Amino acid sequence: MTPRRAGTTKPIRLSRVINPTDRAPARLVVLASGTGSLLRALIAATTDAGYPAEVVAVGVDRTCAATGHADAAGVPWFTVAPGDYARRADWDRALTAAVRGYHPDLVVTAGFMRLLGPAFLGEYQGRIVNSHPALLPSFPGAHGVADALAYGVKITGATVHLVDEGVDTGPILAQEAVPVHPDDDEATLHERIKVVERRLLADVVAAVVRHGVVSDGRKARISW
Ligand SMILES: Nc1nc2c(c(=O)[nH]1)N[C@@H](CN(C=O)c1ccc(C(=O)N[C@@H](CCC(=O)O)C(=O)O)cc1)CN2
Ligand SMILES: NCC(=O)N[C@@H]1O[C@H](COP(=O)([O-])[O-])[C@@H](O)[C@H]1O
Repeated sequence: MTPRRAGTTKPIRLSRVINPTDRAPARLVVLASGTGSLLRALIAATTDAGYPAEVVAVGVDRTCAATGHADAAGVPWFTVAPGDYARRADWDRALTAAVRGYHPDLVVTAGFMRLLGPAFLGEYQGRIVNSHPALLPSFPGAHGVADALAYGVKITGATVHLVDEGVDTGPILAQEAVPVHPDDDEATLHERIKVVERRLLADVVAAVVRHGVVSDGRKARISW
């Protein structure tokens, strides 16, 4: 049965890509590469009464401050660094195996600066949520804030999306606009975006866990 939205002629073929998690709390593995303020905010959100998920592990690809937030919260962490592997595919498989060991319901990439490969996507695609500091499809990639600033946009924002094999091309779950101020530099603009990301990511993760996601592969929506 493919639900037909009012006003459309072509049925949208939706398939449920994430079911509401019947295991409470849902198990989150968070991947990070940097200062980890999104991780810290997500960990804080999980301590709120009724939040439907917990961070069971943090994975990093390099030495970074994110592991300090994991330690402070008593969350185990692990490092899988590309430089420790002869081939990218070996790293991809090693990261997949490390994450598998924590049996996640959902993987969250929060400032994780590596592209997940076929092995990881083969196991977790549809259950990987990423936060990006721009309004996709504008300004994808590792430098979204700098690129938006250089372009001269007046409005940018944050995007939370499912991760696929492309670079920030996965189905979008939520977005929120953030104004660019005339005197902004990359750091001031990025921090203004991160304030939004820290809330939006936690809210979207909770909604995905509670309600699941349906998608036709290009579009996704949380099935409230
Ligand atoms: N398969 C995917 N993996 C990841 C995605 C994605 O959309 N598809 N999103 C990223 C996070 N991200 C943007 O939100 C992102 C991070 C890094 C890069 C990138 O080009 N990385 C380079 C190396 C960068 C570096 O560490 O020097 C690379 O991996 O070769 C693009 C987008 C999480 N993973
Ligand atoms: N394309 C990936 C990317 O740019 N991710 C971005 O890294 C920052 C991590 O902040 P944090 O280290 O303070 O959590 C966040 O703004 C996140 O969107």
